Amino acid sequence: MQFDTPAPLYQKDDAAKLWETALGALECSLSRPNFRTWYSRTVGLTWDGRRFTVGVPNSFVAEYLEQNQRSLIEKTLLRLLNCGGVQVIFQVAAGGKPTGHAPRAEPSSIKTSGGHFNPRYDFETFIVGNTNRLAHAAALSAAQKPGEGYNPLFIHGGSGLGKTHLLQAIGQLAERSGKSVRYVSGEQFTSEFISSLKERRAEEFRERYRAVDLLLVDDVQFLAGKTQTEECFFHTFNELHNSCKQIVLSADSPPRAISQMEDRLRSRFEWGLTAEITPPDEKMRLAILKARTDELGAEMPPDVLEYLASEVTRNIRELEGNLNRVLAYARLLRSAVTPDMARRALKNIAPTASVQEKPSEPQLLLAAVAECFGLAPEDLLGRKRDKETAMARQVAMFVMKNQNIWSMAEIGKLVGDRAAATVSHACEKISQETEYNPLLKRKIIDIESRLGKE
Ligand SMILES: Nc1ncnc2c1ncn2[C@@H]1O[C@H](COP(=O)(O)OP(=O)(O)OP(=O)(O)O)[C@@H](O)[C@H]1O
Repeated sequence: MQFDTPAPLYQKDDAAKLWETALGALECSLSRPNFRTWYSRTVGLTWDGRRFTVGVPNSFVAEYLEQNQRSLIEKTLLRLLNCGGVQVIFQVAAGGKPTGHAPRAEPSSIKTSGGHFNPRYDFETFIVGNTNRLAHAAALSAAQKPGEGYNPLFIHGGSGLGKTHLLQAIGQLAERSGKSVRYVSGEQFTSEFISSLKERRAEEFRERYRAVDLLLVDDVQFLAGKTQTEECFFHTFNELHNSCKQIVLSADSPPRAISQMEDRLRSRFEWGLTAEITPPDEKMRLAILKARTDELGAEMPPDVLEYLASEVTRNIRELEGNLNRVLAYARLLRSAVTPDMARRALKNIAPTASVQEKPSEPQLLLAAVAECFGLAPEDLLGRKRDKETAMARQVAMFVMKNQNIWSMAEIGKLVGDRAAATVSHACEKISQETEYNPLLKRKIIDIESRLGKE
């Protein structure tokens, strides 16, 4: 008997589209922080029928994905590609284009953004509606006439509403007109600052930040409560502001609602214009879905778009995630897209989502932590006091506390019958250590992603 060889679902030049679809699926199997940290600035570069090249913003991300995510990515791509095997290659790419070499983790050139821009995040792809009109107009003005209008521009709003998109749109437009731009997240600013202190490169750090025409800091609330970093940012802010350089900041809440942020910073954040982005209305959700479908070169009947627009109302990232899932499902099954099929797609392709919402069993959690440290779960419950075991035990307590399910006393009981004070001390210690120890932080992100913690 002879079978027809199934036609490939993707052609060789479909790398960008394919990666977008894969991201939709990957997003379902990873925790949000994990997904955002490692995948948010990746692009599909090439697909030659055997090897798939993923563009990543820097060598640090390349190394992490290579060591920790390769197999998940290959499995995800295999499910989308109708082929015998796929080998994934990670390549450092600036602005979605391969650079051919891995740059230093911290580029010192002031012409480049600290993190590379996602080429999709520009003004052309940003849909404007009632809920983001002011933020959009102010962003455009900051990009076209940096330092001449509202300074700083402070954009705030809930998760997935377009703050990063707007900040990167400003950066890309300003860079195109020859301005030097630095775009960083609050987290990146903090870790660069700490490294510069450790490596005695404070002057280089200072230069890097103060010689730009535009400084864009995403998620600036991350600086709150980090006294030294706040102090450093305070001086950076003042120097740039005094030289009429444009500062644009984003956060999840307005300046005065950022708890633990120093008052002198909060008040400075309010000097210019504060613009809020609120969740999109239905008209806007439909416009975003339609634009995204066109961008992906896909077809989507209006009733399906309406269904998708009614499913998610407060987060555009989730809206796009659902669209990607439906498209992936349709491609896999080679089925026409109908509202019924879309309903099934959201149920079937995201089974992990409902699993993720369930609280993790303590045994599962202890097993995940133990595995990550190369130990047995019993080690965490026992009395061994060597450095590695003690650290793993404290991490287990910290992760348990983050689950918000158990009291300190209950955690103590679950982790080898220990006192609540021991748990409290462990949580504090790990919380402080993650600020200075990116490897430990990475481990915790991994553990939490395995447990499906949002
Ligand atoms: N107005 C818009 N038009 C088109 N796409 C949008 C719009 N707003 C958001 N998006 C898209 O939604 C997704 C999430 O946006 P973005 O990452 O900018 O959100 P955010 O507010 O920075 O979220 P978070 O606070 O979680 O970081 C992105 O893919 C972005 O392109």
